[in-house]
Amino acid sequence: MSSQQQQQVREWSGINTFAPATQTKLLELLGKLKQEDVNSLTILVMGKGGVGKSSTVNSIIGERVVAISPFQSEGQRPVMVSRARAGFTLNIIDTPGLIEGGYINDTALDIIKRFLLDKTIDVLLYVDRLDAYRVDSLDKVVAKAITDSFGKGIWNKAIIALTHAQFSPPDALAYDEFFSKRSEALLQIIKPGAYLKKDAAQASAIPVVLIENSGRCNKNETDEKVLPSGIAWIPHLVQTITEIALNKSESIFVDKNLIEGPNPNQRGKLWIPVIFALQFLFIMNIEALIKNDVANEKKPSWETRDVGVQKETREGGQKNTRKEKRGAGVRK
Ligand SMILES: Nc1nc2c(ncn2[C@@H]2O[C@H](COP(=O)(O)OP(=O)(O)OP(=O)(O)O)[C@@H](O)[C@H]2O)c(=O)[nH]1
Repeated sequence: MSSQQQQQVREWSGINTFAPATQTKLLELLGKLKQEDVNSLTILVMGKGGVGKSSTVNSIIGERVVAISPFQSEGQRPVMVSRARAGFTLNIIDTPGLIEGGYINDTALDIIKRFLLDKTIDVLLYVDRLDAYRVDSLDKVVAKAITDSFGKGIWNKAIIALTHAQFSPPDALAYDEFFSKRSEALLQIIKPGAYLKKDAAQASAIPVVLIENSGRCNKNETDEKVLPSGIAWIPHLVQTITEIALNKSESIFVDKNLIEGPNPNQRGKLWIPVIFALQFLFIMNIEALIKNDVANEKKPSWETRDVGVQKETREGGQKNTRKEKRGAGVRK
């Protein structure tokens, strides 16, 4: 981001609305990023419609920066919200839901990709709800659309964020048990969509965090918003974002090739015809060399000798037969 753009970025004053304990933890995390020479971060928020993407953006920024609707919004466009604090800039990109009428909304996906041109994605926040009992093929399709757009590497930079985290599981099912079952089910369906092998360590490494965007979120004694587990979710989410941003994997730079070029996971396949052509030429060349070799082959002397002897024997034999025939005639 240029210094001119940075000057236009508004102060991240929403942090002041958080409980003092949360503010302290967030400023510590920003300090940690700056220590590692990370002065700005771009978080891409994606997921199906109505799962709480916009609400999550507002919760992180601490202001109502994007519109929220109880019904799936239509014709929505991506929005980037940027805020600066203590020399650090946070960019967070809210996107429209990726599913419409049971299918991937290709137009929305295309608009998102074009919006991201020349931007670098440091973290993907893949949002879904905690309070769902089953995963379906749509989850796989959404994961696949993300992978096909940005490449497999995006999952090294991903966090799965589950909203409605104050949800009470039915039938006295323990909260932790419900959470781990839901996370496992989602990871299992995301794996094929991300073209990861069943036992791929990459998928198990995708962290799953819980979020409660409701104004009625419980608070602890220091006024921090907490989950049923007692964890203050905003600092926990920002800490996970920091860990992902600082992990060894490269951030994803969205260039023209990524948007207009072939599926980034299929790029290697373009070489297949070239490799076939090279193999064909190689085989033709070897064949020609073998033929040449056979034609110019010098026979070893014993082979030539034997052939001569055989020839003589054969000719002698024929002569004899002729003589015999003639002789037989005389006798007659
Ligand atoms: N109780 C509760 N409600 C939530 C939470 N997150 C979102 N909601 C509600 O869910 C509805 C949809 O939220 P949005 O933030 O607009 O969802 P979205 O994913 O941005 O939706 P689209 O933009 O249509 O894709 C709204 O009524 C929110 O108030 C949450 O953590 N807890």
